[in-house]
Amino acid sequence: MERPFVIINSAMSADGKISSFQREQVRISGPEDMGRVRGLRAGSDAVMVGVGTVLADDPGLRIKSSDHRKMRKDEGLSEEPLRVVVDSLARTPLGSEVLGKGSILAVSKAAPEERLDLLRDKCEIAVCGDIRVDLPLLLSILHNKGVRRLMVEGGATLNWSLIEAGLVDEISVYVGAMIIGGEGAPTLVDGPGFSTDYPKLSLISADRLDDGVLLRWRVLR
Ligand SMILES: NC(=O)c1ccc[n+]([C@@H]2O[C@H](COP(=O)([O-])OP(=O)(O)OC[C@H]3O[C@@H](n4cnc5c(N)ncnc54)[C@H](O)[C@@H]3O)[C@@H](O)[C@H]2O)c1
Ligand SMILES: Nc1nc(=O)c(N)c(NC[C@H](O)[C@H](O)[C@H](O)COP(=O)(O)O)[nH]1
Repeated sequence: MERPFVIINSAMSADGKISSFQREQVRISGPEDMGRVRGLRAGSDAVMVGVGTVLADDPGLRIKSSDHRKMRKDEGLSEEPLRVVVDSLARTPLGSEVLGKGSILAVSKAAPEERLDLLRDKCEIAVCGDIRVDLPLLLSILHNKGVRRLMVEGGATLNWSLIEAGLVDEISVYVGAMIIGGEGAPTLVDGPGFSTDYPKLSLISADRLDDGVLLRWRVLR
């Protein structure tokens, strides 16, 4: 099955946390990194998050500047990248910023029909998988819709599933100048963890941005 090129983008504290132990959003990126994130988004065909991120951060995932809008037009891209939420049980609140034209809710067959009825006029619904969202299937559906470059903006559980399934090509992680702490606080990659065959990375670049470092890694196969 063909799939898009997949880039995980995330910001973590110096101690590897991406939010607090209360799972509340922490602004880790400074202005330079946020500008870079917006640029990466503007160059993508779709942006994906897990429902945990929707519930915690309520991201809008839209293009923010007229320069980026112009850039997309010049490159023949759609006005906005598609916004995709991985949400097996259709828990995305009806008032979420991510919903609206251009949003796709990827659910499983376990999603309650009443929730789908409520969400149907706010987004496109893609049913993939029996219990959890089947990520290889979802990526192949996105590829069929013309998505060639997919940016994943978290969170920890979705990052794990994508990496575990071998579906990630690149990881961009901004390491910010702060400590968050907390053994229960989400990290760049959570899930059960690997006990063998740890995925290996190759460093593409390391650059100072604001008071932190942007690390870009290629995922090796
Ligand atoms: N610092 C950053 O860059 C950054 C970015 C995004 C999110 N976050 C933080 O991450 C936290 C959210 O992460 P999270 O781990 O709770 O949630 P998540 O965003 O990773 O969503 C995970 C949820 O997606 C659903 N799902 C369905 N099918 C799945 C599959 N096959 N694999 C994985 N998930 C599947 C499940 O309901 C699962 O609980 C929040 O605290 C948020 O603030 C930080
Ligand atoms: N790059 C980044 N740096 C951070 O310090 C941080 N806390 C996030 N968290 C991910 C979160 O979901 C983002 O804040 C979305 O990037 C918001 O997207 P919108 O501005 O709403 O479009 N992301």
